[in-house]
Amino acid sequence: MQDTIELKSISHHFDTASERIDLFRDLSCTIRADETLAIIGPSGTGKSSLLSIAAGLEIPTGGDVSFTIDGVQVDALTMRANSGFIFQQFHLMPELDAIGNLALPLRLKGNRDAFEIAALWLEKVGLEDRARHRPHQLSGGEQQRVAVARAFVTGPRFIFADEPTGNLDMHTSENVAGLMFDCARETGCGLVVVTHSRQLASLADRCLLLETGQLKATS
Ligand SMILES: Nc1ncnc2c1ncn2[C@@H]1O[C@H](COP(=O)(O)OP(=O)(O)OP(=O)(O)O)[C@@H](O)[C@H]1O
Repeated sequence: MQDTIELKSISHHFDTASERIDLFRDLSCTIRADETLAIIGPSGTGKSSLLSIAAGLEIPTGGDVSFTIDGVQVDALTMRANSGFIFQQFHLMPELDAIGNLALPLRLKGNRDAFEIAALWLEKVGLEDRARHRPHQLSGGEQQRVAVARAFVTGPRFIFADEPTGNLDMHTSENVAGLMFDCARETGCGLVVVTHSRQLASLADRCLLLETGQLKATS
């Protein structure tokens, strides 16, 4: 059964003390879990905000968002429980070692095999010999590999990645991006990635440009 996110004629704005920032108006898009999608666009156009809305983390100021999992419409909380997140700044827990970081989301879900599953994912991202290292003892690329594994470890339906290679050099970026897309395709998980990198975007099945408040197909 298809898992989907449907953005229906959404609009979004922020009110600041001096002005209203209008990000998008009447924007519609369907995102499926059987595809990888890149969203590109100039800085400040609202890519991160759109990602947060698609993930159910933020509510748009107008329009509707509907989430379907296993053919059943679910609320944003359920959607979030079925999602994994990858951020530019890694956001690993500094006091936990690599395997502890991977086991945490499983433990929070009450999984008794948390450390066994975490160990499998650590191996999958090539860091089995760094299990007992804490984030500050890992390179940026290694930290992001742990973060990629952490996003997938609970078996989510969708992964949302916001500039996942923004803090990495070109070689490490290619490496982490390849890993992220491989994991998404192997597990059949949807991947939505916001990026400034055309190289990263080219790995996606579909690429959309967010510009002047609208999503446009790229050639
Ligand atoms: N909580 C907020 N309150 C007020 N303004 C906000 C808030 N969050 C985002 N904005 C503004 O909305 C606009 C879009 O921000 P967003 O981070 O979504 O853009 P972006 O396309 O992801 O940018 P970048 O490519 O630079 O990361 C920016 O002008 C930002 O300052």
